[in-house]
Amino acid sequence: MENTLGLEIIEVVEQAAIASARLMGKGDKNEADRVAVEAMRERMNKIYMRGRIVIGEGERDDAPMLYIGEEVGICSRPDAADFCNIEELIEIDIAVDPCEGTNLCAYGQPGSMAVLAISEKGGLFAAPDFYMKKLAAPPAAKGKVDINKSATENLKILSECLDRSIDELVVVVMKRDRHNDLIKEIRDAGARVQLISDGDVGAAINCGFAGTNIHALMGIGAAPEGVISAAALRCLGAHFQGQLIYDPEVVKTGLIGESKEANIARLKEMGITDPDKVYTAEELASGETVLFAGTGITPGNIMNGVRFFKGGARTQTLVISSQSKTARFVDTIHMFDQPKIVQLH
Ligand SMILES: O=C(COP(=O)(O)O)[C@@H](O)[C@H](O)[C@H](O)[C@H](O)COP(=O)(O)O
Ligand SMILES: [Mn+2]
Ligand SMILES: [Mn+2]
Repeated sequence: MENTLGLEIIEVVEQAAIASARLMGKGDKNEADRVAVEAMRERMNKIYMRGRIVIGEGERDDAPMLYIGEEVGICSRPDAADFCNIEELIEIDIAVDPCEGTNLCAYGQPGSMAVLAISEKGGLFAAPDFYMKKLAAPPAAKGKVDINKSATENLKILSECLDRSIDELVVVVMKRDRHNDLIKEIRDAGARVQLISDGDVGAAINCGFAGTNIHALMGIGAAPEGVISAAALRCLGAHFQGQLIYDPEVVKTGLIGESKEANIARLKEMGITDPDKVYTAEELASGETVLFAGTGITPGNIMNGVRFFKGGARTQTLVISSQSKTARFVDTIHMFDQPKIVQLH
């Protein structure tokens, strides 16, 4: 999968990031999102593949593009047999977030990215548009920290696994009212908290690398983003657990259906009979082959954002593959039309 799709998939996230970055700082999050979706879809539909969106911009009724269930790629077209040897192509599932951190992009803040994860059919958990309690941690703590344990207990475990004192640990938490007690507990335990307004995919991925000065992500964000994070962290051998959150009382802010009971019923309809199940990274991204790709829109901890120059742009993309066991940073200069210069720095 990586061999045949690798470079094309990189271009998918690069194009989405470039499109969004043109709107960086313009204050219009919907437009930043829309152009990223459009660019991603256009580039995906030029690839010789049979793809299906399993995590996207919503159900067909809500979103005109990259909706859940949408088929993408040249070999998904009704006339595909004229172009593709369909029997030879494996069907792939794709989870996308064309502009992850739309607010960050719209307000010129760090940490916005165009991201996706792919796997063979059935290899990614088709997460409902719910919230998810998440715990991400570095590879050394994989399977040792546990989302069912308290933050205090997990910080003790993390400190042993990483061979550093608790006050040397940094935990990322989204700044939301629902996290007030969690933030207090982490601080009381002696660790430091990095509050973020948006963008918990980037925070989760930071946990997978040493040297980012981020040692855990705790708290509740969106479930679709949880699956994309899990795909990246699974490939890195890092820790990720996610548990769906369906109770509006727990979420406190945001749109999450009218009641806990109605949400449980909705989950049941989707085939999720145990709404409290804790999913591991390997369950959320269970495919034999999993690939994550993300391009920085605005600058982040591990990737630059899109930098425009006259006639072109430079992007940085992270591609993580379970197949080749690699995390590649791809630095690309894009030449639009006929640039007078090809800017290096
Ligand atoms: O910050 C986020 C927003 O993503 P996007 O809509 O693609 O720009 C995500 O990283 C979060 O995981 C999540 O969507 C958020 O926590 C849920 O929203 P909220 O109700 O504001 O907490
Ligand atoms: Mn997002
Ligand atoms: Mn988004």
